[in-house]
Amino acid sequence: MNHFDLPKIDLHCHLDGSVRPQTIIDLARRQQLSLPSEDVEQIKSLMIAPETCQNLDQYLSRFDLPLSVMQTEEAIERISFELFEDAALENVKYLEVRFGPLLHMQKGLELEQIIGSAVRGMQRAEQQYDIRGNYILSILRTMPKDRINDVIDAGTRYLGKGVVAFDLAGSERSGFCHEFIPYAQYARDKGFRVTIHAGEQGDGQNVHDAVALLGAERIGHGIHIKGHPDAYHLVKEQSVALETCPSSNVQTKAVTSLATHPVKAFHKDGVLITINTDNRTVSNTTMTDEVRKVMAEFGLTLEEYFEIYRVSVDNAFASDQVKTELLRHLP
Ligand SMILES: O=c1[nH]cnc2c1ncn2[C@H]1C[C@H](O)[C@@H](CO)O1
Ligand SMILES: [Zn+2]
Repeated sequence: MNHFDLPKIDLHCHLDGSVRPQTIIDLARRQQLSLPSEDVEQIKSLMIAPETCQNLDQYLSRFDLPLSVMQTEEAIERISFELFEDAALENVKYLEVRFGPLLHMQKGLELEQIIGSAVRGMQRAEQQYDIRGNYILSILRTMPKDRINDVIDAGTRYLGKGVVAFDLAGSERSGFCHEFIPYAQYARDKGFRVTIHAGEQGDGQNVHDAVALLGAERIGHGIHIKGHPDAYHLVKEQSVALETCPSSNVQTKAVTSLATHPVKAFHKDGVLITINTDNRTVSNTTMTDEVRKVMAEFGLTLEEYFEIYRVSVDNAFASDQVKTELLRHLP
């Protein structure tokens, strides 16, 4: 089967984890920043999370290098454009990219400039390629909370014009949702859709809480609903879609191996699952690779692949018009 040619949808992809290594080198030169190496293979190896990662926190240490060059409008616009370009060139038809605007303020950019630059890069790619997209604004759970509502306010200007949703990302502690109830409420009141990273490093209860307390319509990863009947049933009953990211889940030890990933079992049991990259560079992957790996490991038929594609369309935070366009790719 030619996985490259299949139409694909990626609903869970981080901007700062998907930067081309060569772009890091170019931008560092332009910004007169010194890098540990100017060799593209060296930079690549510094960005890819090693197979020997012990956990999610170690995986997250790979973002410092890309973030160091993502502190200007030009850099953010370029990286956004290139991510959409890379995805379009492997037949990704719709891509939702997320990033943490607060991580891009090291050199004085304002939140609106940061969000605007990402959106402009996406729109430039949409004009050039057969791809559509939207942005999700992520808040890092470990950061001070005093600027969360500022991110939501700045993003509100772009709602429906390139920005669609609110997310919580970063290191995952048990019970984290309780601290974020007013912020998720504020985002929902403003018109943001909600997806939350949960049940990746933490437990199934976090997934339950993300849905019940934060109003999550989708869950980033959600692996650990396995073994947590309450969370499992809630996700199933409320048709919450899981954004699974198989390669990333192996790297962060959310699963011990791809073979033990519950994605197929979930799908067979009627839990809504989607297949996504998480981080194209840090996880050294593409949508083609993720689809190929999952189909090969679990012997999925083309029909089953298109069932998953349809779940992605149904649960995308896209307009009805875009969803109609995406459904035209079904056989
Ligand atoms: O898989 C992930 N889980 C939790 N947080 C993540 C993951 N991948 C990336 N992040 C964090 C690190 C990035 O700097 C941030 C915003 O994209 O989101
Ligand atoms: Zn993620």
